[in-house]
Amino acid sequence: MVLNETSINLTNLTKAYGKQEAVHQIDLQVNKGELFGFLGPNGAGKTTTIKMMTGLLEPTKGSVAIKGSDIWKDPIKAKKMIAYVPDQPNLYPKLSGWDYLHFIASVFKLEKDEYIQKATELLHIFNLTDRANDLIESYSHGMKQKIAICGALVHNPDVLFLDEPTVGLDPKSARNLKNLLRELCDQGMTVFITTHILEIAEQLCDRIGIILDGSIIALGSMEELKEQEGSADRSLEDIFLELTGDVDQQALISEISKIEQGDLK
Ligand SMILES: Nc1ncnc2c1ncn2[C@@H]1O[C@H](COP(=O)(O)OP(=O)(O)OP(=O)(O)O)[C@@H](O)[C@H]1O
Repeated sequence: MVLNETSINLTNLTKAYGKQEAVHQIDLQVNKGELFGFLGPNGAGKTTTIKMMTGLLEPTKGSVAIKGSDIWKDPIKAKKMIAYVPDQPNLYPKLSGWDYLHFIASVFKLEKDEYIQKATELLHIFNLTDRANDLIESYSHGMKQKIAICGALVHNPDVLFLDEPTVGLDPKSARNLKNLLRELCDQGMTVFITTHILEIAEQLCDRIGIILDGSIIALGSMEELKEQEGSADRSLEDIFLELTGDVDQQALISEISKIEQGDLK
C-alpha cells in the first residue's frame, strides 16, 4: 500500500571521495508504504547512498530527510524512525540472540510487553527460536543476518533500509523475508533495499531505481521501466543490462570463451 506521503526525501545528494564523485546530485522521494529497490552494478554508488541515508556517511552536498527530519541536522529524531541492516551486520558476538534483542529494546526504550511478543514472533519466522539463547559467535553467516533483521524490526521502524537482504539466506528464509517485507509495507512501513538479485526487485518492489556511476538513470515501477524502454515483454535483467552497458561486454565474453575453447581461427 503506497501512501501519498513522503518518507524518504533525497535532495541533490552528492558524495565525493577526493576529486571523484561516487554519488552525483541524487534527487529521490520514496513514499510511505513503498517497497523501493535500488539496483546498480558494482561500484555504482549504492552503499555510499544508503550510508548517507542512514547517517553513517556525511554527504559532500545535499540532504536526506526521513519523514521531514534531516538525518544530519536532527539526527536523534531521524534515527529513531529508521533501522539499517548492512550486508555484513556488525553484531556483538558475546551476546546471545535474545540478549541482542533485549539490548536493542533498551536502546529504543521499548516496554517489555511491547517487544517480547514481537521478538518471539520474529525469531519464529526466521527459524531461530531454538538457537536464540546461544551466543551470536556460534551463529552461521545467514543466522547472523537473520538476527540482525529481527533486531531491526523489533522496534517497528517507520523506514527500514536493507543492503542485499537475501544474500546468505536459505530459500525458505528468503521467502519468509520477502513475504514479511511485503506485509510490513502493506501496513505502512517504508522499505528501501539494495539488491543484485533482479528477480527479487522484479517480483517484490513497487518501484525500482537504477544507479550507474553515481546517478539515477532509470526510475519507476516495473511496468513504467518496460514502457520507458519500449518493450512490454522484456525482463528487468534485459533492461538492467542494456541501461548499464553490460550488453556490449557479452560479445567480448563470447570471444574469450572461443579463445579458451581453442576454436578461434
Ligand atoms: N572510502 C572510500 N574511499 C574512496 N572511494 C570509495 C570509498 N568507498 C567507496 N568508494 C568508491 O565509490 C564508488 C561507489 O562505491 P559503492 O561502495 O557505493 O558502490 P556499490 O554500488 O555499493 O557497489 P557494490 O555493488 O560493489 O557493493 C566506487 O567507485 C568506490 O570505489
